[in-house]
Amino acid sequence: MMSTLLSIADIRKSYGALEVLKGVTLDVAEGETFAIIGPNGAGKTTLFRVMTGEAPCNAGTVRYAGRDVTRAPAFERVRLGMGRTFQVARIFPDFTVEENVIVAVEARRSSRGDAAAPRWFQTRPRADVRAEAMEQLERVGLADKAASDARFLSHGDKKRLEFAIALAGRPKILMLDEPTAGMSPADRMATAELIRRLRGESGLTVVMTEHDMDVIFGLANRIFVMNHGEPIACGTLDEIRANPTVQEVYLGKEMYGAEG
Ligand SMILES: Nc1ncnc2c1ncn2[C@@H]1O[C@H](COP(=O)(O)OP(=O)(O)OP(=O)(O)O)[C@@H](O)[C@H]1O
Repeated sequence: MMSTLLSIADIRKSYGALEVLKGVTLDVAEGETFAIIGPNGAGKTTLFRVMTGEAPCNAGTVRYAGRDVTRAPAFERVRLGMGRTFQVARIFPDFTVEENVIVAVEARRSSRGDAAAPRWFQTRPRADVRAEAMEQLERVGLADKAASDARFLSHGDKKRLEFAIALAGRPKILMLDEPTAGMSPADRMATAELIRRLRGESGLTVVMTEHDMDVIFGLANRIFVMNHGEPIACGTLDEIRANPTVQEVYLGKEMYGAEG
């Protein structure tokens, strides 16, 4: 049996009088791709931010790799192996593609107390740091654009760069918040393909929120459905499709239309 890598129990979160998460519990097993879906406003992004440490919860616990990280800040969770991408890519637009990844490699090395961390008097990255950055760019298919300024990349390529930056942290788990948001259908499929390949290469665990059902159905091992801050179903693709409560929530929506 696969072991649990990330688990949350009875998470509650309110913004003022608005209760956005009303007791959410879930477990993510090592190596699986776990998708969180639900209608607009269901609380997916809020749940995601509680898992990554960007938003504190009012009650409940978050456990990652056997530790209670409920009160650990986001940078600490990154240090423990949680990689992350955002709905709008967070990159340094005026740096080159390669420099963006070099910064991430150096950040990982210094945060883990690696002897090869950069010193203040170094103005150029070390050769091994550059080599590592190029390796990540090759993995995501951006090596040929290493010298371009990041701001000139297409939307799909910015997402690739964000993946390279996240991978530079050598994560055990990749947390992807709507990885195909705002993309053309071609970029969406390319991004889904990239996620499939990356997880296959390194056995990465993936947790994602996503609106595109084709992307989810093509990637997820298990799907967690929420509505109004509460879980309504969790299971395999077939189980979710056959679930009457899920059908009710998605009645007439894209969930079935996307599959024809
Ligand atoms: N920082 C905040 N302050 C106040 N209310 C918030 C905040 N963030 C989210 N909300 C509210 O919490 C509810 C859930 O929002 P959330 O973004 O988590 O839903 P979602 O399922 O991710 O939605 P979408 O699919 O539209 O991205 C919404 O009613 C939203 O308005």
